[in-house]
Amino acid sequence: MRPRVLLLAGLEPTGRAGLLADVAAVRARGGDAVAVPTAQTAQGAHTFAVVPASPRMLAAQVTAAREWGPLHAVKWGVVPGPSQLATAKAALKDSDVWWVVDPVVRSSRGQVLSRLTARHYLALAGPRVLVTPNLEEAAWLLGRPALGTVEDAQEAAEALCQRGFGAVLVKGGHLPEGQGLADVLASAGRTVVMRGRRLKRPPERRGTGCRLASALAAELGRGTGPEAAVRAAREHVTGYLRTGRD
Ligand SMILES: Cc1ncc(CO)c(N)n1
Repeated sequence: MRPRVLLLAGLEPTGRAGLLADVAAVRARGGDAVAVPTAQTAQGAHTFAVVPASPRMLAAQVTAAREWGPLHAVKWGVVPGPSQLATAKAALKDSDVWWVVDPVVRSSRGQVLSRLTARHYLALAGPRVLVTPNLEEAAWLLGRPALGTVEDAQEAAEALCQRGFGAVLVKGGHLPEGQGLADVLASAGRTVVMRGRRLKRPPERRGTGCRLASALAAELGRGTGPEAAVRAAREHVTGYLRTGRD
């Protein structure tokens, strides 16, 4: 089965991050991508700009894609503001597939990509929604101080589960040296700590969060359960970090 995955994400023309990285990851996992840009972005060494997509076009693109066949999963990347969020939600309101929500508000270099608040993301919670915050985003979603240990990550993942997400993956890629590396997956009544090794990466290999969430959506769309889907998506990202290819 080829999962058909809707990607709602910002377009970054070089494909290091954002929509083009998402498309590459979904295709590499054997899925078909439906790529709807929520914003145009320019992210260079000295240049940065974001222009949100027109909500009407966003709704039309999602609706048109659904007219040609079912979606098996949805990945939410950058959503620049409340109007794009409300429009995309409305265009998907009768869809019951898994949503993977990557609550990315800043680029890895710290530039602001979205005006959404933690409250907006918490309002996306549901039993078939898997949210993938990094440590900083998890603390932000919960209104807590910075998370610095695997135990903090575990506690945050469980607290976000309590807020109504079907599953929560807190990505520990930025845990301090000496903490080891671990991602934590919490879902109904079960928390799994997935340890990993720190990989050296050339600076141009960005978009790991985008690729993880998109590979995860492809796996969930194929019917894989959350834990196996997360393991497959982590392998995808490891391969990307090692080789620079999806
Ligand atoms: C469009 C886009 N999405 C996500 C990220 C996060 O890396 C980024 N820098 N740009």
